[in-house]
Amino acid sequence: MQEEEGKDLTGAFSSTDIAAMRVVLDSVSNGVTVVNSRGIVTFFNTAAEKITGLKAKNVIGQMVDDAIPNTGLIRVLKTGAEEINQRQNVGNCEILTSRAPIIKDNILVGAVAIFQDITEFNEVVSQLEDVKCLTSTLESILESLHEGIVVVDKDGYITRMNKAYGEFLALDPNSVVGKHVTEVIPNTRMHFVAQEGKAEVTDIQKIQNNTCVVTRIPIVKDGEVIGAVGNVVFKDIKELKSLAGKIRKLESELEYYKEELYKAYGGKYTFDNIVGDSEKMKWLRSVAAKAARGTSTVLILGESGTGKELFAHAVHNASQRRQGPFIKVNCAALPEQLLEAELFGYEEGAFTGARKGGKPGKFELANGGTIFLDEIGEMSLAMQVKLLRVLQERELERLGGTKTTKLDIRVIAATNRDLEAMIAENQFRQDLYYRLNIFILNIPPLRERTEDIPLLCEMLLKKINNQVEHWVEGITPEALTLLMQYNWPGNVRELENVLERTINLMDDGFMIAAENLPPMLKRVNRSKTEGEEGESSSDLSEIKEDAEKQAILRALAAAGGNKSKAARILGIHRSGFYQKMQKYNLLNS
Ligand SMILES: Nc1ncnc2c1ncn2[C@@H]1O[C@H](COP(=O)(O)OP(=O)(O)OP(=O)(O)O)[C@@H](O)[C@H]1O
Repeated sequence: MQEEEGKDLTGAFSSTDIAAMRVVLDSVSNGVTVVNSRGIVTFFNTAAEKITGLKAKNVIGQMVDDAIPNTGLIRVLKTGAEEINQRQNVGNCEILTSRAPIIKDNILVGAVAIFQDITEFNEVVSQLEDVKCLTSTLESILESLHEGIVVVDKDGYITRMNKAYGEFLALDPNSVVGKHVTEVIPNTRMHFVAQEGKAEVTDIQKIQNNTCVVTRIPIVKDGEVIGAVGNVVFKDIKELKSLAGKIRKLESELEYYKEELYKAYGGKYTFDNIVGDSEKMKWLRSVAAKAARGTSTVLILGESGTGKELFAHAVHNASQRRQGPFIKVNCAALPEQLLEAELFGYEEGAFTGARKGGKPGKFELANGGTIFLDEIGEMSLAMQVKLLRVLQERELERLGGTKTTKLDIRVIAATNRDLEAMIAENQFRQDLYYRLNIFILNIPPLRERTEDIPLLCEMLLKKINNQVEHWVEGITPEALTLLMQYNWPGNVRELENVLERTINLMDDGFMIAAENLPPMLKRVNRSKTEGEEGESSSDLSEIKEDAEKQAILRALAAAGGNKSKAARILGIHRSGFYQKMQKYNLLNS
């Protein structure tokens, strides 16, 4: 059958020729299908078998339409027209096929299809598309970089240079492609890197009088170095230096502001600054150090000038929050409304005169650190309620605000008032007192620890000598005795003021003698000596009180009746001064 059909096509050839042609057609990689004028398959080569998955023995002698799906050969027989490079799916593969009629003596005797599998080819085309896409993305990146980029092949020939590098070298980047890198970039090492495959990171290279920082990285493909890419990080090291300079300047500014902030808001004193060797002071320091370890509220009690603020600073500085802020609020210094705004802060428009943009309160400023509520006994009952709420809830809202701020603060409160007596008189809330009364530091007045006076005098003398222009050598034993006998209503602050005034009136190089001290100290002493000769101790306290009253009166006279000024002269706090005036019935005098 095959022979017979073959005759239709190949009548001009001998059977040997036909056999030879078959061998040839079987050895080509394109598939070949031949049909006779009736559409019966007469030839189906080996490649056609491979591409279609059909066997020649099953196909030959069959109607092509039945044997091979989607064939166009019947159409060619009908039209007699060629069909070139047609895409067609056969099974799982796509083929590219050309069909032609076979004409013999002007008679159509059959048709032939020659086809090839283009499935793999299609995959390659799509991969090529991906590569093209990636290449143009990389190209856009290279061109948009401010750094110079150069790429060389394995032998050091430039394959690519970006616009930035071209501008830097004053060259057209396209004109250098194909040149050896040594011809284009002075002092380059790109060709070595492309050869040796060792990266050179942040190397310094002199290019046209510019000292540049360059990085050279080998390009490796399948474990083999195929070139190198060079990157001029900064076109000129001067740029880098100026950037580094700017960073250094910013860093030092930051340090400065940090230090200033610490000075303004940090705790100034530590336990080392608290002078006193008396048993009472030693014990107090140890209790305070224990309080510092935790985060509990600390309540510091003691007369004015005993060192309450000093202890508050020391507790903060010995605590884990020492790096955080230390914010002091004097509760006696401000009227109620102002104190509220000061403590809790306010939002813009919270009240007439509220600052634009609002203002954080002291509680917010103290976040992460310590808030020191000095003179807490002077706080109004209404404010006490608000404070209690914040201490309980550990969060607050600014005045006129709606946002809640969580607080992470340690509270230290101090007062020279007798809070328990105030509670009894309904001037201080008991619940707030219980909130504050967790760690109590009760600082004794100086007159109850006179053994601290020599050490305090020594420390204060040094401090004052550094502040004033004089230099006083020390204190004579008689003067020290007088200082230890006085009852110090203004405590350490008063002692400091007395020494400062005394030193200011003395000449350089002398010791403070009894006669240099203010008369009130000597009067107490004289009275005491007289007392020792016959008077009872209750008389001594009367004498002390009298001396205190006299001192207040003298200070008021010196201050022209101005109580704040008089308090300053005596070295005691205004509120303490008021209490004393009340005690001696001087308020209405
Ligand atoms: N033990 C001490 N060692 C060294 N200095 C002290 C000591 N006690 C008090 N001072 C100094 O005395 C002055 C008053 O101390 P501080 O202000 O701490 O007292 P205070 O009890 O808080 O007074 P007030 O109740 O009037 O606010 C400060 O200059 C402080 O440095």
